Amino acid sequence: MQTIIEVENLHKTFTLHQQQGVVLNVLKNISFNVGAGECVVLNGHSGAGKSTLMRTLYGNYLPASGSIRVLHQDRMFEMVGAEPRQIMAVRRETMGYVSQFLRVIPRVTCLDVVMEPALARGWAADKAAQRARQLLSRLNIPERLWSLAPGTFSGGEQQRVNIARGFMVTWPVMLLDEPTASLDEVNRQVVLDLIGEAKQAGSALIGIFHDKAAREVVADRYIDMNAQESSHAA
Ligand SMILES: Nc1ncnc2c1ncn2[C@@H]1O[C@H](COP(=O)(O)OP(=O)(O)OP(=O)(O)O)[C@@H](O)[C@H]1O
Repeated sequence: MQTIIEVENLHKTFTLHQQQGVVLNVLKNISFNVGAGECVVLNGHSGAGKSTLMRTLYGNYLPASGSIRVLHQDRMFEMVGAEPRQIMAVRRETMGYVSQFLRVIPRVTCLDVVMEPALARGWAADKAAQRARQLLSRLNIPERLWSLAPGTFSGGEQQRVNIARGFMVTWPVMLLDEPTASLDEVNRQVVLDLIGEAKQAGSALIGIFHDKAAREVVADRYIDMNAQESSHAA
């Protein structure tokens, strides 16, 4: 199995400047690899650092030390310390992030929101529209909503638009932050099917799933984040 992402000795601290400079050691010495077609699930209690790890992998947080290397443009690319434009290229071509929340952009239609990751990669508009329609149908977003901006959609509709967008293209690495949270049974199953298809297509998936049944369907392996117990230092 080809390794798609390699994480080595990752440390992340938060310094609370407004609170006597308390330092939270949230990620300590995290190391793991994920291969093509594999889904690794982050396990750990609330506050163990799961979301922090996801945000660090996506380049939102700079770790104190360690390495995050992803297979990008046929070579292992070091994300830690990379320039913002390189991180943007990784996000466009290599690493997708699906959370339960849609970042709504005023006046951009639902169909355009979903198509955007494919257009950014140079897909023809008709091919992108076809895939977007198929995903929106599978996720039970009524066709009458497709030409409207999702700002006024219900929470569940926005979540499903975000999932359609996330699964629009095959990402070499996919970060899934509670993608099935608060979905009904039918749509939850659609998301589990989409995750299965991404694995089949060779994506390396890293996920957070509070839903135990979903976790058990998708996980090939677990990473125990409880060993991470936050320590505090003044
Ligand atoms: N931006 C931040 N600044 C300071 N501390 C933070 C920040 N983000 C997270 N933390 C702290 O890091 C720890 C881990 O938080 P994180 O959100 O990663 O946990 P989690 O495992 O995802 O929890 P949950 O399952 O509740 O979502 C918590 O103690 C939290 O207070």
